[in-house]
Amino acid sequence: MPKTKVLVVEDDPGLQRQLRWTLDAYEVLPADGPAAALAQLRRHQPPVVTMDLGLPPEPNGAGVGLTLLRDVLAIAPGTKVIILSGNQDRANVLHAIGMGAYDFQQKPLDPDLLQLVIARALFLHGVQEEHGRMRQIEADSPLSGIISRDPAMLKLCRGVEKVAPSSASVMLLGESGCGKELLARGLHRLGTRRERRFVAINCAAIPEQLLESELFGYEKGAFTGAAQRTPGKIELAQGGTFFLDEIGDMAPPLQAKLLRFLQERVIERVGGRSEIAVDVRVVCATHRKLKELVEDGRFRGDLYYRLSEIVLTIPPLRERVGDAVLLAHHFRNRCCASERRHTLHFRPEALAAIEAWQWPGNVRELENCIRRAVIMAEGPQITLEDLGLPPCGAAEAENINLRQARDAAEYRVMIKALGRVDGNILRAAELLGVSRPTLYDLMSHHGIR
Ligand SMILES: Nc1ncnc2c1ncn2[C@@H]1O[C@H](COP(=O)(O)OP(=O)(O)OP(=O)(O)O)[C@@H](O)[C@H]1O
Repeated sequence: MPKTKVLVVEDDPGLQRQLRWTLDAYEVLPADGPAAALAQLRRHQPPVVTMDLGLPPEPNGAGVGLTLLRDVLAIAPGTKVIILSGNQDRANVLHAIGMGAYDFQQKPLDPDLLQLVIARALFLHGVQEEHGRMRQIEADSPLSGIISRDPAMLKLCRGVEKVAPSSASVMLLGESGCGKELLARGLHRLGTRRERRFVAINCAAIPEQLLESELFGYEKGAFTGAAQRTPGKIELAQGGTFFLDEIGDMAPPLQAKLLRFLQERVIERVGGRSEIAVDVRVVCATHRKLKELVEDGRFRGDLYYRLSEIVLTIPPLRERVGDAVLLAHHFRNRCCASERRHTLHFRPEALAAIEAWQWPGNVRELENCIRRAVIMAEGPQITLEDLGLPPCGAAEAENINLRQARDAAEYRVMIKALGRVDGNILRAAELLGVSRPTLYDLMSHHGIR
């Protein structure tokens, strides 16, 4: 297995040698100055660079080092640069971190600490690379816009692909902000009606008295203010897909009218006398427990069964392994582009907090949080304060049975690693710190193909 490359920029031959010993797990690319460093960077694209700021021809200043840092990040913005500084370099180190350096270590170096910082930098680099690949996949896929590496979500996406060409009615269940409308749009794009319109209406956002005319349309003079004949949303979706969001909030009288439409496939505008045939595919969604509403008599059972030939349940973000960080990178890139900011990087503790937060508002909450952070961030890095999240504590739910806890942790971390490297066994084994045969054994133990 080829070793991971680390570029070491150091003009002192003694220190250069010490770093080679310390970093013997990596292929060290030596450089004694900016020209050699940039040549190595272009040729080998190392994910991690360690560098001294005092480089020739100005070994006692930091100007050459800071210029090199700027050039490295301009050529390969994802590179994790670790500054190796002397005691009296504090101001320059802070300046370097502000410019986008990943971290710093003080000389004399502590080999264990340096190895740990490099391992963490490589991990982060791997996640960011994976995200880049995801963006490519996203651009190519018909379910574009749906970012996930979580096995349950990927299974759901396969379900959407299977159901889309059929004419079955689909009910999407899931908490608020978890992507119900996004999946409904995916269903439409993959279906046979993709050339026609996708029309959405949110039953919870429109007052009950207005919802009927919004759905079915109205004739001129049907009520005060009805100045002209207006088609409803169902009619506007003719030939396409009609998406009824928050169907669980629909009042009983309208439920009856909707049922009639689903049975007879005709609508009558408010104040109208004629029936209009409408051919649409109906997709519904709700964050409510619709079955319970049916049992309590608050939602019609006959309507429920008409609307839910296929039920797809979307897992909340907190249950998707690895997705929060993946999505955070995606939204960060999008916001940086729309806000015309250079790409910002997450501080490691910010990423840890994103992983640990429960995201009660799901993907929408995460999207808003990252957007706010991109706007608020003052330096080139997104900090914990920019995100407004609490630092992550170690307090996870306790599992008393050691074997079960170990098994569960093993499974979780393995899925995470495989997800982050797109199923590449070699790289997943590297991330996990085990050999490839060990990873195969573990996968077979947990029934992962
Ligand atoms: N897997 C995902 N990948 C990328 N973006 C996502 C994903 N899931 C959701 N989003 C984004 O999160 C936001 C909320 O998604 P969406 O509106 O589809 O959720 P919802 O479940 O319909 O919410 P509500 O129940 O409140 O209507 C949208 O901006 C959507 O683009």
